[in-house]
Amino acid sequence: MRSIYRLGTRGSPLALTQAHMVKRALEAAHGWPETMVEIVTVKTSGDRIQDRALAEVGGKALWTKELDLALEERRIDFAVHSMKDVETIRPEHIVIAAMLPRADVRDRLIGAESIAAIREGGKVGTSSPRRSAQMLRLRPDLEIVLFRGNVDTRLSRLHLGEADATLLAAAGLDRLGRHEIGAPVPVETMLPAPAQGAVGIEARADDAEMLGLLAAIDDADTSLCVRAERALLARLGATCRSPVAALAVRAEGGLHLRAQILSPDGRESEEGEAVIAAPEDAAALAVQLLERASPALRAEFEG
Ligand SMILES: NCc1[nH]cc(CCC(=O)O)c1CC(=O)O
Repeated sequence: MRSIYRLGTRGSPLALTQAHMVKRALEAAHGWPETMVEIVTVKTSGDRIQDRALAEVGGKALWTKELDLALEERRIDFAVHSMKDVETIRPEHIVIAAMLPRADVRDRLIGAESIAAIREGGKVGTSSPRRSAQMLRLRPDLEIVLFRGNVDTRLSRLHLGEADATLLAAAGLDRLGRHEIGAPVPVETMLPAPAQGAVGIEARADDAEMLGLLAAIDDADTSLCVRAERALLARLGATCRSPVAALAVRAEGGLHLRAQILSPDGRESEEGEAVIAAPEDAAALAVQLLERASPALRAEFEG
């Protein structure tokens, strides 16, 4: 038992909100006073780069590298992440110890009532290869413009007319209290990113005490579903530039998993679904999609 547990997080408003959710969950589970968990913010390379697509500058490790190092150097005891931003291959000494109950997994469309309602030839602001490929598949007439930054930045860019619409994860908007913003896009129309809506907590693999404390706040269904989506992503050999969508939900017999891979321009797409008994079985659906994909689409992943 330590006298204080240090929670590492990025400093963005969403990251801090999620960190406080985890802090409160631990306090409730263990009857801790507010002083027991100290929130330590760590600046990541991703936070410093605002003008280019993440895909261009080196991918998801941008969000985790500094927190991984803080864990390793014992400056923090555990780290809180949006699971969507955590790469599938993690350092050996770090384990995903728990996940909070998943929030709304959908994207919300801001600037138009629905995808069909965006004006002919309109602009959609996003920096997500998945959202841009899915959008172009549904509406080849649209133009994608690079959009990054927090919710308020994006909204002001919409108001300035830089785009007609943008897409953001419902989970992030809701956690920031922006329940009124945007129209939810059904998952049947746009399958979300693997792990969207899930908050995960990582700790050192050798820190048995911390792992035990975190296990108490793990939502088993969320962990199972997100592990399946990540297993699919890992088997695809996808990078953060690869347009991939996946969603697992609990179903009779295990998990119902849906997945989609696309070419960046949205012209090619393979979709599939499977009922699987365990998260590792998700890899089989990845193999199926790759086998059905054209050589060009397959090369997006194995290249
Ligand atoms: N890539 C950034 C990111 N990582 C997690 C979320 C939202 C929260 C979540 O999906 O859990 C967002 C913003 C967005 O995609 O709108």
